[in-house]
Amino acid sequence: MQILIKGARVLDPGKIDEKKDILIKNNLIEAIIDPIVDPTIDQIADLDENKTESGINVIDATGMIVVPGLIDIHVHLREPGQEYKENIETGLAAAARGGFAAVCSMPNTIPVNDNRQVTQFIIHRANELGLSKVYPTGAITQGSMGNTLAEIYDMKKAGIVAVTDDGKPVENSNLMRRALEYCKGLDMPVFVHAEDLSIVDGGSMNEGPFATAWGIKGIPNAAETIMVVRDIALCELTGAWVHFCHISTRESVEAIRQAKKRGARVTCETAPHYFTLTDEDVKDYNTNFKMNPPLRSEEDRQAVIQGLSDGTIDVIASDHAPHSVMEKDVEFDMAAFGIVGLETSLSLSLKLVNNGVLTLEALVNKMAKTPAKIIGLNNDIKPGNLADLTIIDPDHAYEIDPETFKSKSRNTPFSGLKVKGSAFLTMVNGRVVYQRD
Ligand SMILES: NC(=O)N[C@@H](CC(=O)O)C(=O)O
Ligand SMILES: [Zn+2]
Ligand SMILES: [Zn+2]
Repeated sequence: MQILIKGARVLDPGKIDEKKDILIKNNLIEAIIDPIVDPTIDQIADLDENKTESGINVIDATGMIVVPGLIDIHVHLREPGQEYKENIETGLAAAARGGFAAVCSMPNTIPVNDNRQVTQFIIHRANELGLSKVYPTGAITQGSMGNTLAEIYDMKKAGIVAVTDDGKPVENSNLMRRALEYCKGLDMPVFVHAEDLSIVDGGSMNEGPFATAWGIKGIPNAAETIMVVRDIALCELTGAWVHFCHISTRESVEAIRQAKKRGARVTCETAPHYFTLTDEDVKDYNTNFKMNPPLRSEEDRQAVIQGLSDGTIDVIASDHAPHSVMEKDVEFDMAAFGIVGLETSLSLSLKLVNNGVLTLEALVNKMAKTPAKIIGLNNDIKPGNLADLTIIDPDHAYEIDPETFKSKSRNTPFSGLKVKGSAFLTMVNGRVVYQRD
């Protein structure tokens, strides 16, 4: 079977930005060709030297943009252990619908992915499903308890692409130093969940006038920034690769900007909610506005946007954190931290393009190309590469409706929001894993 994607703008930043047709054969990009005006089977068949395959499936992508398959490097799939929130199948279906050809799964499952058996299970299950791809991350410490290093080398051999104790910080600086030194030797990034738990002290939203007004205990910016600054210091001490997860404060953005200027090996991500919402939106005590780190002030939101536009923030990742009504339909301070994001991330991020903050090239870099580099992949659109592609419909205007989610969970603060632009089709290894109805 061959597939011809016809009539689209093909955009791979720095490589190609032209109206081209793409021919896909088996699981590979076979050819990128000048648009075929009249796609008769004969013309296309000429490209197929062996002429063994007969059927050609033509996808009309007129008015759309084909980009390298998007990759979300921060996703909680919840399997094993919390399948009532999400499982690998529903999480990957949500990824595919969101335009993501691949995701990195976070290790805070039950049991924690701190050994090769769990890693192998996740990879095996994902392969069995044949939806979007999974590149697991493994824990830094056993059980992500912060005491003893996990079997990092073993997990790397089994397929992890990074380590993280996401959900928790590594509180012990010396242990973090050893983890960084170890991972430097493996040439693997360490994903940092930057949070000083002692200063969080049970808070559940951003510390500031709104938390005070509404009687919710606050979490100061410093809870994040203290650990960002510590881990920049450890990064510069060890020369290891530190990647900061879900950056939310202006001070973190500035610290990372300065570290990069000094040549430190740091990268970072933010999530769509940090450039879309603020702590003021927590009004009504709606627990779908509760996540970790919390929504910050308008000044922080602006600093995150500035960081995205000047390149300080390398990646947009959703931090897809599904929770059921059991964890969310409770008092604000009792509710779990986290929101789903796979099925809203692209539309919310395209808003940055629609309002001129980012070029489309920059967005594709932050959602496809840089994520690929971080996890050691090459997703260039070129003949011979695996056909992992996302077709973006930039004009699709719609209202976000959690009832349409493929995810098992509905904990989004974006219900009812009107957005423009979404994934029209997601292709993985030459197979269509999602196509909009
Ligand atoms: N972001 C969140 O609010 N929650 C995440 C944990 C995490 O990403 O730190 C979760 O696993 O639910
Ligand atoms: Zn985290
Ligand atoms: Zn997370």
